[in-house]
Amino acid sequence: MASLSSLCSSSPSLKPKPAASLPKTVLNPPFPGKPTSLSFPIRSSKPLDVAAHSVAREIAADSSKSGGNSVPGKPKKGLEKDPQALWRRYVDWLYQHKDLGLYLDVSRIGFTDEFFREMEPRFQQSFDAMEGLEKGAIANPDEGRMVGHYWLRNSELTPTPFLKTQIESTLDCICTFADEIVSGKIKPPASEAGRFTQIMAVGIGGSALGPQFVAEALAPDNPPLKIRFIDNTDPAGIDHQVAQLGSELASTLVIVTSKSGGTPETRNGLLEVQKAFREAGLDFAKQGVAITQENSLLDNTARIEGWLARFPMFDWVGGRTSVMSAVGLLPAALQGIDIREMLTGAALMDEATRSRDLRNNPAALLALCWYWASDGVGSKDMVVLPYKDSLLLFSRYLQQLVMESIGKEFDLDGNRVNQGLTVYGNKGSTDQHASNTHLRNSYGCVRWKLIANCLDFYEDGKIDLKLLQGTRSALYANDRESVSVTVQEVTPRSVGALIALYERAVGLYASLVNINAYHQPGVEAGKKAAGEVLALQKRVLAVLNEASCKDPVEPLTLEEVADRCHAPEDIEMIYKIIAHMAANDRALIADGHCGSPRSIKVYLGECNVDALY
Ligand SMILES: O=P(O)(O)OC[C@H]1O[C@H](O)[C@H](O)[C@@H](O)[C@@H]1O
Repeated sequence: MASLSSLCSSSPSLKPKPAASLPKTVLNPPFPGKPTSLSFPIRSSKPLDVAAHSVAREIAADSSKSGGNSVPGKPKKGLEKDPQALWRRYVDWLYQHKDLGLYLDVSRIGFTDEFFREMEPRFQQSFDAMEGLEKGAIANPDEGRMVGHYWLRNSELTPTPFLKTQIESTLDCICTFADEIVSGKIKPPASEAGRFTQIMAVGIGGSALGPQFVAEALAPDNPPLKIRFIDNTDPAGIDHQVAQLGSELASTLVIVTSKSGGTPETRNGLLEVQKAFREAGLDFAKQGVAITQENSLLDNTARIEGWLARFPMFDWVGGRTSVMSAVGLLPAALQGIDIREMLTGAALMDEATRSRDLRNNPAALLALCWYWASDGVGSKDMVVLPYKDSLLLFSRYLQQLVMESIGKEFDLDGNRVNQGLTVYGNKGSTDQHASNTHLRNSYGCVRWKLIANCLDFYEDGKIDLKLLQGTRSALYANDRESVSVTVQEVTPRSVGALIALYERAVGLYASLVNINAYHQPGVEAGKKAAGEVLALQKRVLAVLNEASCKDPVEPLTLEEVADRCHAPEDIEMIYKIIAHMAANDRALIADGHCGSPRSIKVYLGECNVDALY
């Protein structure tokens, strides 16, 4: 078994995948007739507006009461419809990143010049905050940690030489390990294939969504190792994944990813997979890889059981921004995706989004549009419509990145703000035939208007421009604002850039609305609630055990169980716990049946005398 430290001392050897083996998407220039050079007026930075954040909060509070539309300078009128004026707006505002071949069109968002001027100084504050974050400030005060995903793609930025070495040596280890797995130097012990052919990735949330998006977007048609995911605790779903592997379980590399190393869903997935290995007579440890924080439960398990390899997750990288750490890079490299290109794309975008010139910073422009269109309080939804099949999972990826980062009850000063941006979307064309009627016509309620965030991807005439532009025009005609992001090719570089673009937009937007983008109190509440259910389950078991040890056995009604647990207010949860135990043959129903809670009388199949005292 290669230990964390020995793994991280090896040198890079993964050769970049030749461009020819990447998905081929050679494209036409996306904007026919687009001027070759655009002049963006250079604006001098205004002095910092110290009151800006509190103004924003007042606006946000008012806006949430009134249903929005009280952003500074935002007129209560329809969008510009004159074609000539729209063309000028398009040309004036079109952002282009030449090296990345990426375009951002914000012309179909109706912000005014006045709004832009008023927001500019506030953006300067957000840029300051971002600069501090990149220099190693404790940007997540709740968890007392730095936020360093930007360092992953440019290790020169790390605040200490130790972190730089950590990043570089881990990247080297990933490349070396992937190379040795792909080449067959590291072999599965009991497979006739003579090399690993499959990856089973076990993880959830940020430990699954990034790798899933990258695999869908970039894996070649015939990757050296094919990947599948276990990202739920559904036993049937896990069985299905294992069954589909069949005899290839013997040549499956199991990558278990969990930053905390203690997430129950991931732990359940691991236990189920280990069981499948035992039943097939295979030694799991020889095929298991852990990606987790050092000394976590998962890390200790992997170390003690002698797994094939362990890779670190860093404290200063959050789950939802971890795709450029070992979490996303290891599975990507094993699928033959050029991970150094992904990092380059992200680094180029990071550089562009450090610009303090708001007009020339694509992430700031995105954040500006989100703020304008949703009144700075998330009064509208964000619909992500990718017109490339390979980007199908981008909306799912962005759901976590945006909603977990922005959806917050309190701001940084402890004021209740109930912030959030709702993200959904499938594929552009599919949505055209499914949800777009709603998007175009319905307000649902005042807070359910639309931001269509169209990701248009043109591919050598293969995508029908009429449909894409038709959606944009139809939405606009009905006063639905949209942003269009265009990349010329879906490559590791452009995917890295897209991820970096949205990461920065989220950070800047969060700073504008004065919230912590890097913690997840909602999830903590969920984990706490899960812990409380577990504690209640123990009490229910103790009460049922006591009644079941009596002679004769005393079946109890749900009310009796709740009373004896001193938890009458939790009777519904007690019913669900008992129904679950009955479904798993741990509790026996004496009277009634689970579908009629009032009729139930229940006892345990076995009395555990030892547990009585
Ligand atoms: O990587 P893990 O520690 O297993 O966490 C998995 C997920 O857990 C929670 O849901 C967090 O809110 C996510 O941000 C995280 O990605």
